[in-house]
Amino acid sequence: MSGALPLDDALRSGEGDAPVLEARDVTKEYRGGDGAVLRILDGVSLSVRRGEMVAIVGASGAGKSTLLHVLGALERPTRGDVWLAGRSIAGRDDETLAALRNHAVGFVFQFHHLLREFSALENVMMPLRIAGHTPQEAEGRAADLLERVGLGGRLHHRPAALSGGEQQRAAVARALAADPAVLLADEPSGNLDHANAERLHDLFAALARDMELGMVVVTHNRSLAQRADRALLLEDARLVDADMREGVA
Ligand SMILES: Nc1ncnc2c1ncn2[C@@H]1O[C@H](COP(=O)(O)OP(=O)(O)OP(=O)(O)O)[C@@H](O)[C@H]1O
Repeated sequence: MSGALPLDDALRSGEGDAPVLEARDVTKEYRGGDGAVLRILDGVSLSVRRGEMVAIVGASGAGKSTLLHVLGALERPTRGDVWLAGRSIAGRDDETLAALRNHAVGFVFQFHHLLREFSALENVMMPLRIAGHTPQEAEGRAADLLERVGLGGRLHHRPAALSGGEQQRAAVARALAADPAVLLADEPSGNLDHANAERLHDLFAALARDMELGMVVVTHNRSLAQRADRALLLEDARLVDADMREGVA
């Protein structure tokens, strides 16, 4: 399925110290309704290694989601480049970009976007079936992933029969189905109560470490940002180190 765009061997096997995600001098501009250019990102560079969780914080409207979309090749930068799992996205056609994205990146959003008429297991199996795995392979891997996120006892529940925290953890399992090198999350705990948010944050920290994912998490949640290896503040279209100590920022 992904034969056209295999990950670099060293990256797949976790060898070497190469970053799994890099933004190189990325600028992103939109044209406003009046024709004026809005520069949302201005020469942003970022490098994320396997096993590393990076938090992005910043005011509403600062461009955090835009940055995440560019990092995950959902949007193209106006200038600069993004490297995903050892591949530059520059000059790729839409189809190749989609293949790279499907192969290398898992996304988690604030709302789970699970399909409500399917069970947790079927939701996680879906990307695997689309990627060409047999039903047996897909079911085995999906069950393992749901077990990994603490939902081994909820495989056959539909989303409506899961708590908000469980729904979000099922969405994490689905994001991991294609065995991505990079996990990107946009306000993943923004819709959860404190206890479920903390459980999700524990899971993220464990996944980054155990599955050697390069992780970027956009969050307003101080506890999640503090748990990251690095927190960066997006301000005035640039990334700067954020000080997430209590009472600061
Ligand atoms: N497709 C687009 N066309 C024009 N402007 C856009 C587009 N997408 C985003 N913007 C603008 O870019 C700016 C940054 O938006 P973005 O959603 O990235 O911010 P954010 O930091 O994620 O905000 P929030 O924390 O509220 O989710 C906003 O002013 C938004 O209106």
